[in-house]
Amino acid sequence: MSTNPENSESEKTGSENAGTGPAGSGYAVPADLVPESAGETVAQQQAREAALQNAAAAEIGDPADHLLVAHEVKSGYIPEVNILNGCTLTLSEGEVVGIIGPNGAGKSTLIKTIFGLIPVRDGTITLRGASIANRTAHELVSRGVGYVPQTQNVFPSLTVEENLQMGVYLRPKTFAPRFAVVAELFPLLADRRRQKTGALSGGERQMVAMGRALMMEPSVLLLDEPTAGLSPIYQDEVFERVKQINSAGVSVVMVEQNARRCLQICDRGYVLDQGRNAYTGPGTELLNDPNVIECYLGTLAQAG
Ligand SMILES: Nc1ncnc2c1ncn2[C@@H]1O[C@H](COP(=O)(O)OP(=O)(O)OP(=O)(O)O)[C@@H](O)[C@H]1O
Repeated sequence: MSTNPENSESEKTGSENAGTGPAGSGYAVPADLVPESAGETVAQQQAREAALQNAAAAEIGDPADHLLVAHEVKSGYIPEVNILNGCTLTLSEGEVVGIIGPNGAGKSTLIKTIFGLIPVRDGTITLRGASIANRTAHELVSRGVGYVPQTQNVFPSLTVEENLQMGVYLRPKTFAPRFAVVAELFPLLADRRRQKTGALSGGERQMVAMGRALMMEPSVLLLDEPTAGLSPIYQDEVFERVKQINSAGVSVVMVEQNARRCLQICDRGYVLDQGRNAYTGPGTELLNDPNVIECYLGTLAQAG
């Protein structure tokens, strides 16, 4: 049984990924595939991409120095059509890393590829230096990677407690102690443990989904748009919970539509565009980068 109810199926400034073809490969980025940034010529865009690419290769160094590394990953759904065209992301112990970008940029695809739901066609994905590319979900969960899909992330006909039991189906005896830990983070889960999950609000269901993923005591939590469809109050709560989860020792990669809020809470952010890394850097720097603001944040960036 899969832990995924769908059962389916990132530095330092200007650094990490460049997102344009294998590092050092000399791969030429077609001009029409390079994300256009405000006020940049194509040559400037390519120079920025190349600088990011080189910085990414330099920063990654030994993949074993990072908790998670996705390097120059290519993947897609349809044969010979890549959605990811060479994405690179690193996650270090204790970090929250955000992935933002326009609709269809490949953000969810990157998370799904890391979690083995979409085959890696090129590039590498490593956890503490060991390859995890194309592994099954249960192998990844066993190795300490948790994943919360964007949709259909709970079993609505089961109670909250039963959903959380599903989270530890690989280690059922750990339910009680893990439930105690997860309920500390999400008191609601203890209060509603006998209630059918389908009767909960969208925000509450998101707490169940995150709680379920935490039951296996992951070291890495992959969150796909955890605030999608939630009211602003619940969005705030989700961001607060993510910070708490991180404070509790879990490193987090989150894809977010709410780009500004995401960059405010994450240590580093990755802007994806057309399946490539467009910008990377500390969240606060990206929030104040004029190109990022104009192309990806708009007026939201100045909203406070
Ligand atoms: N199951 C699928 N089969 C074929 N193409 C898909 C599938 N899922 C996504 N795609 C395509 O892959 C591209 C990237 O989708 P993805 O969901 O990764 O984007 P995203 O950056 O997460 O954007 P959004 O915020 O809109 O979800 C889109 O063009 C989308 O249509």
